[in-house]
Amino acid sequence: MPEETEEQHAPAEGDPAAVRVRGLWKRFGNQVAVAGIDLELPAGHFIGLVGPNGAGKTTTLSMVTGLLRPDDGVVEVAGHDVWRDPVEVKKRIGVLPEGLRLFERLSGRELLAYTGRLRGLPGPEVDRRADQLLDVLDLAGARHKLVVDYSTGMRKKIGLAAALLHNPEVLFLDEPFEGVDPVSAQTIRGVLERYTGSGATVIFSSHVMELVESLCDWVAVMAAGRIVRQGPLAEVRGSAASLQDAFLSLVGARGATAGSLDWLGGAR
Ligand SMILES: Nc1ncnc2c1ncn2[C@@H]1O[C@H](COP(=O)(O)OP(=O)(O)OP(=O)(O)O)[C@@H](O)[C@H]1O
Repeated sequence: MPEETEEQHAPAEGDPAAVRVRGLWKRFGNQVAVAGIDLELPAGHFIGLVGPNGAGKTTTLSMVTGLLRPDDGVVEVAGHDVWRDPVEVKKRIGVLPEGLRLFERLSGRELLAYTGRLRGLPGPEVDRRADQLLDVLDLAGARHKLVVDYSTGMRKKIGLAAALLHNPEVLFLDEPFEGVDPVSAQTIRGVLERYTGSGATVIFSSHVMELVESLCDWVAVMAAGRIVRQGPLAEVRGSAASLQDAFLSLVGARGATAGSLDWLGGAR
């Protein structure tokens, strides 16, 4: 693999979309998790994939990043077919998956060194980037601690560092802020904003609408395995007061209200 440089990611005129999905399906037995979706996510944007629990976000991201084989459909990332050209795609992407599995018996520093060498980066460059990422993500003090002893938030941060180490064109993050304290969340935001500022693309899933509204400039809304709306944030929000309001009207309230829990609370 060629030596990585400090390249910028500014998308050139006529660049392919960061992600293009056509007719993507996934069923688990009788359960349809993803029902033939089409998606076109532009390069150089901070993109939120939002939807209620069970909407199909994780299943979609897993298929888009080559972790789960679709039943049907085509996925292209940065102009390459994920399932026909997996090596080209994996060179260009970073992934922080849900339920991240890490090499628990390595220290944070060793994990980054290992990841960097797997990515084909030269040793001194891996060391330089790893030290900088550990510093910026406030993990320098825990660099020699085993990953098994990391907290939930620290695991997210070391996973993010590993996903960023090779300076990917497109970064996929499944619930990156879950279990992360506000100070660390602010740090992660700063890193991601710097990264997208150089023209790279971030695609992340979340159900925290305030977060998506404050970070993203492009949104895709998923419900029951389908894309119900996608486009620039302002367009998806439309005339609603907030993305949360737009989301509730797009996705609709489901199930019985809390009023039906007539046994809960009150006099016993
Ligand atoms: N391995 C699996 N086996 C069976 N069903 C699955 C599997 N993975 C996902 N599903 C089902 O597919 C549907 C979509 O799940 P998915 O995890 O993609 O949703 P999600 O939008 O990421 O939800 P959440 O926000 O709760 O994480 C759900 O009904 C889920 O139960």
